[in-house]
Amino acid sequence: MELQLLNTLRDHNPIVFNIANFVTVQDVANGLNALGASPIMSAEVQEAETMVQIAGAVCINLGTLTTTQIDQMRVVGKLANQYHKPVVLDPVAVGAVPYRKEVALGLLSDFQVDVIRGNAGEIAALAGMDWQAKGIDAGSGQGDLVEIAQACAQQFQCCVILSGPTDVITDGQRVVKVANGTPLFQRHVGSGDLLSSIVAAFTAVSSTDVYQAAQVACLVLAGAGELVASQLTADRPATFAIDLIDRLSLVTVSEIQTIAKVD
Ligand SMILES: Nc1ncnc2c1ncn2[C@@H]1O[C@H](COP(=O)(O)OP(=O)(O)OP(=O)(O)O)[C@@H](O)[C@H]1O
Ligand SMILES: Cc1ncsc1CCO
Ligand SMILES: [Mg+2]
Repeated sequence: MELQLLNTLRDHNPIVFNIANFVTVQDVANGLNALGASPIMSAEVQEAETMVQIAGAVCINLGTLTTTQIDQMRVVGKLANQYHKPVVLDPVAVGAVPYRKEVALGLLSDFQVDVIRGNAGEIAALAGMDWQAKGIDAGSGQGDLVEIAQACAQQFQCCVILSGPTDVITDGQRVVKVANGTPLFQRHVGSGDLLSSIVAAFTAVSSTDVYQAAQVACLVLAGAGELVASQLTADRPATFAIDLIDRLSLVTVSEIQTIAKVD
């Protein structure tokens, strides 16, 4: 894996344009900033073209969608395709809310996305497979996570990250698994939103190889979280979230290489 992309990202400080949700917007902005990217959030369609032009990549998060925002998402996605800017989609809760799934499928037919990043419940729903998703969480289901991720990637002709205790990254054929992380990620709302935006940041510096960008993003975030957890003496979700921001700014390629569990 090309972990040197972390240094490339810090050298280039790419602008990442996020259509964020209002729950986790500041965590996402601070996480991107700490890592070495330059976040910008916008909810206004009038400025969509400028946003896409100045950005290195776009992350579209369905977390707190409204009818107005869906229109903005459609315009932004089409502009990103036109300007050849990578697009990451975070299909928050599409496994639990049929309306969201309908919206996500509509967007996926209106423009091409480069990466879909979701948990098992979300990716299974987009792939048309049975799964008991629970709100924004993965929920419980039965099935081969690799097959589910591959089916989703093939259906939408893009990379898919199915995140969880092990992140599964696939372009529809090839598969890489990242087993780093900590259960503390699940105790902090918005870990997934941050991952999706970090994926966008890496695609901004590796737009010709978004599959690599997706892998590096998963390993850097999960690795940073694992390093934080290894220093915490108790189950402290709030401390974890704060320390994660610090660690994203300090972590080095060699620290991550030392703990990487990739296959
Ligand atoms: N049990 C776990 N052990 C290790 N790492 C985990 C675990 N659960 C999640 N992660 C990590 O947490 C990050 C977010 O993935 P997750 O699948 O929880 O997203 P999500 O469900 O969309 O989260 P959110 O709704 O809070 O944004 C990923 O980096 C993933 O590797
Ligand atoms: C809790 C919550 N509700 C809508 S979005 C969100 C943050 C996780 O994506
Ligand atoms: Mg999520």
